[in-house]
Amino acid sequence: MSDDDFDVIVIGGGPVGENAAARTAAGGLRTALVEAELVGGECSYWACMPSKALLRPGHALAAARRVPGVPVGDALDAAAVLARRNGFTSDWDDSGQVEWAEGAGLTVVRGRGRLAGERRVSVDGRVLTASRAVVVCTGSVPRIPDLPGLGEYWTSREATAARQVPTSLVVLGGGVVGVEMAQAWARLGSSVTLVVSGERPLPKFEAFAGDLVVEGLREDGVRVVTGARAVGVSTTDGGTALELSTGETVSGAHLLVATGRQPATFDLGVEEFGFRAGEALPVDDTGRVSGVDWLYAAGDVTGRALLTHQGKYAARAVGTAIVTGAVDPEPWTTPVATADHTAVPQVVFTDPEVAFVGRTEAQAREAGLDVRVIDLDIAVAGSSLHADGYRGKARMVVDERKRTLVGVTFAGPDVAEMLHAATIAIVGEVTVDRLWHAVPAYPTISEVWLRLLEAYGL
Ligand SMILES: Cc1cc2nc3c(=O)[nH]c(=O)nc-3n(C[C@H](O)[C@H](O)[C@H](O)COP(=O)(O)OP(=O)(O)OC[C@H]3O[C@@H](n4cnc5c(N)ncnc54)[C@H](O)[C@@H]3O)c2cc1C
Ligand SMILES: NC(=O)c1ccc[n+]([C@@H]2O[C@H](COP(=O)([O-])OP(=O)(O)OC[C@H]3O[C@@H](n4cnc5c(N)ncnc54)[C@H](O)[C@@H]3O)[C@@H](O)[C@H]2O)c1
Repeated sequence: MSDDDFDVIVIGGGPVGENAAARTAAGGLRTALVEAELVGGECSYWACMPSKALLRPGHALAAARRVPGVPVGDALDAAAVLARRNGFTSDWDDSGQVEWAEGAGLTVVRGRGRLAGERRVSVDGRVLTASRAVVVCTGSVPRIPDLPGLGEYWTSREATAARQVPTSLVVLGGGVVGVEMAQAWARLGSSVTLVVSGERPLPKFEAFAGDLVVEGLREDGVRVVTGARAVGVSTTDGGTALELSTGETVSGAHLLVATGRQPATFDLGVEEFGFRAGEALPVDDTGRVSGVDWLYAAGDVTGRALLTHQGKYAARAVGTAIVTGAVDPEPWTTPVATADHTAVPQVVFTDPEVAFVGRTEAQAREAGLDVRVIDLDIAVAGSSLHADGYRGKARMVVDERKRTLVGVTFAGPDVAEMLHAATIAIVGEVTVDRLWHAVPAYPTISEVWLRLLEAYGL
């Protein structure tokens, strides 16, 4: 066996590729991890970690301000915040992650991988072979609209890695990246305008969540422009001007284009197997790519759930499926990412936070479920102690036939940690009658669970 022969080759060393590879290596398979940029991927260097590091100090300051008696300063120390962010990205140096990968038994191969025939991957001219499987975990890249005049702009990479606070910033797109980055930079002192094409940001969430986030952004001085599409861009002395469908022009020192992402299937050789560059690789629940029995994929590149935790879950399933050789395994077993269909949790790390799992009311009705929706303000002893003037809302979507939860949304300060209880209830198909016996500790924000069940009629 030569240095280029492996059992498994994983293309893409982001969080998902790392996990898939670690799983196959732990199962005794000789595994290569091919990475074109930094081992750790988008999440570690330009997404989850730096964005959360930029947001957290503003949340801590806002939380302190809501509790009289806590001494607080006037503003964040931006230099210290950016220095802490740099620490979380290891100054964009992946040697720690490479050390971890090698310690997990992986062979790290630097370079751009490309499918080069059956069970073969070329990496900058060198050809590797995989006796068992090739796993594509190449992630996603920003989707940039075709806007007349669009020249220099920020993507989430520049927005998370900026070395200085921009004096002003225009953010185009009201998805998760748009709202998180608008708040992070506003709280660090930038003058921010957020341009949203719909009625409110966060269109994939319950409407009340987007509305509460808008309130939070406006309190931080963000100008939120809704119902406006970008129609053109021009360069000004001090930066960039964005022309909107409403006739208005908004300008800032930088323009952040946050209009979504697309699967990184470019220059990957997928066409040879019947797929198109820029489109997601279709997979079954074990991660096997349709019609190619040795090819697997997981994470953003599959378009199933563009979230690190859910991609890592898919990676564990893929890794287990490859190691065990499972054929058509039962749902809810370890080689199968069954929860992707009904129980994907997500937190939007703005202040207020949005924590959502399962289906929104609209998605549940679209799926043909007979649902009942319970809405409540989060107003319990735990929330009033947590912060003066606590403002938050909760929604529980119940499948009336099974009397189980199919969706839960919390929006309010510090609701993220309440989400896992909802995920467990949905995955476990716990009935509301049994949930009644899961008593929330007093006085915590989780007491809202009791109020939701009371409002349901228990
Ligand atoms: C600003 C921002 C904030 C986010 N915050 C969160 C969050 O808080 N929580 C959360 O769950 N999710 C968050 N996400 C989403 C999260 O970053 C992604 O879901 C996650 O990174 C996907 O992991 P992945 O391994 O599939 O892809 P990636 O992290 O994109 O990694 C793919 C890797 O593959 C490499 N690669 C690509 N093509 C090749 C090739 N041909 N050869 C070799 N290597 C290749 C890339 O260099 C990269 O390292 C955020 C996203 C953004 C943009
Ligand atoms: N906290 C987190 O978990 C977190 C944080 C950031 C990103 N992410 C993930 O990363 C992925 C990418 O996030 P994103 O915010 O880039 O994408 P997104 O798809 O969530 O949002 C993009 C938004 O841009 C809007 N848009 C698209 N084209 C537009 C145009 N021409 N003009 C104006 N608006 C336009 C869309 O309507 C949409 O609301 C998401 O799936 C998200 O789940 C997760």
